[in-house]
Amino acid sequence: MRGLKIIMVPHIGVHTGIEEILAIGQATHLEQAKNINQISNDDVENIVLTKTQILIPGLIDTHIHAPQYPNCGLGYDKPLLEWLDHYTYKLEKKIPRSRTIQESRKTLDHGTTTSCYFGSLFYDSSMILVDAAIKHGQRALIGKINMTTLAPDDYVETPEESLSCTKKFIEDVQAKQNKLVQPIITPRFALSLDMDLMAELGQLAKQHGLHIQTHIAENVDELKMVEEKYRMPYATVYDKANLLTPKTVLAHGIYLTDDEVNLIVKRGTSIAHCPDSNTCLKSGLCDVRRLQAAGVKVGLGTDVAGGSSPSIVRTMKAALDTSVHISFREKNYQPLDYTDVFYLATLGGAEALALEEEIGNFAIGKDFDALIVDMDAEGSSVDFLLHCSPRELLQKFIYYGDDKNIKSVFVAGKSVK
Ligand SMILES: Nc1nc2[nH]cnc2c(=O)[nH]1
Ligand SMILES: [Zn+2]
Repeated sequence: MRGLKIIMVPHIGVHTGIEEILAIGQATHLEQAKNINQISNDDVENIVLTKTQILIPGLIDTHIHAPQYPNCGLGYDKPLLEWLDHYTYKLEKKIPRSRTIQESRKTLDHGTTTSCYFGSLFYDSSMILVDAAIKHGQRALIGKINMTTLAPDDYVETPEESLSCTKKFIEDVQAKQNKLVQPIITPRFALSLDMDLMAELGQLAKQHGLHIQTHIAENVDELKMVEEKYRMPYATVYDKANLLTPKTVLAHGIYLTDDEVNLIVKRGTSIAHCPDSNTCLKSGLCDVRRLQAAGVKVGLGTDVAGGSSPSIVRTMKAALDTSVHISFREKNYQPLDYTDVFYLATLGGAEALALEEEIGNFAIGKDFDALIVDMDAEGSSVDFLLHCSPRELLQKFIYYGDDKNIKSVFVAGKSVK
C-alpha cells in the first residue's frame, strides 16, 4: 500500500496503520474512500469504539523541559529565579541519559502526541532527546538551550560556543530526515544571554525557517531584571532580535502590557499558557481570555518541572482552575469551560506551534494524531457509573481522567501506545 492514509469515522470505527485522514463521516464514506484509494480490507485494522470510549485529537504540549522531569512535584518553596538556582540548573546539568529517554515515552503515555521540548545546554543530552522522540514515534520540536550567563559557571557557554553548537545541532537533527522531529531555536530567556547573541539566533532561525521558543513575563522579579538590563519592554527585547515570528512560541506571558500583547499579535507569535507551573512557582494568573480577545494564538504547556506533571490532561484542569480564580476577582468575567481548554490542548496548540496545517483536529488531509480515551478503562481512577454522551465522556476525562483512561495513542497513523 502506497502513501499510507487513514480513514476514520468518529464514534463508529477507525482504520489504522495509515498516516493521513482520508474521510470523516458515516460508514458509507469510509467504504467509498477505501474504494477510491484502493485500500483493501487486509491493509487496515478496523477499530470499533465502545460506548465508554471516544476518539479525540492528540494532545499538544507547547512548552516542556525534558531534563527537568525528575523534579516534577519538588522544590515549589521558591519563586522562579531562586528555583532556577537552587534546583533547576543543578538538575539539567547532570541529568542521566536514561532519564531523558524516558521523558518522551512518559509524555506519549499521557497522550502528548506533539511536544515542544527544551533540551539542556548540552548538545549530547539534547540529541538523546531527539533520538528518543524518533524511537518512540513522537512528533516533537526539540531545542538545545542557549545560555551564556546567570547560571553556574559550569552550566553556561560562550556566545561562540552557543552559536556553533546550535548550528551543529540543527544540521544533525535535520540530517536525520525524520518527518516528525524538527529542531527549534531555544534562547532560554532574555536574562540568559545578550542582545547580540539573540540577534544571531534570530538570524539563524530566519535562514533555516525554524521555530523559536523562549520564556516571557513569567515573574515580577524577572520583569524588573529584564527592565534593568535592557531598558525596554520585555517583548521589545525579543522583537529587536527578530525573535518574534509566526513560528515563535513564548511561555507564560502573565505580565504582558497591552502594547506588548499587540506587538505579539502583529508578529503572529504565540503564547504557551502554563497554568500548573504558574501556580506551583506562584508566578501569577495568566488571563487567556484577554490574550485570545486581542488575537494571540494560545496553546497549553506543562512546563515540567515548573509544572508538577507531564500531563496535558492535568494542565487542562489547571487552566480551568486558573480561569475560575480570575473570575472571582473580575466582574462579568466568563471563565473558560471544558471545550475551551480542549481547544487549547489540541487545535490551539497546533496553531501556537504553527502546525495547524498538519495536526490539531480531524480534517481530511491532516495527519492522524489521535487518542482513544476510555472512561471505563481497567484500572481507571474514575468509577464509571453513568451512561454518558461522547461530550460528557470528554468532560469527565478533562476534569477527572488521567493516563489510565488513555487506551491508545496514534501519531501520524502509527500506534505508539
Ligand atoms: N518555568 C521556567 N521559567 C524559566 N525561565 C527561564 N528558565 C526557565 C525554566 O526552566 N522554567
Ligand atoms: Zn519553561
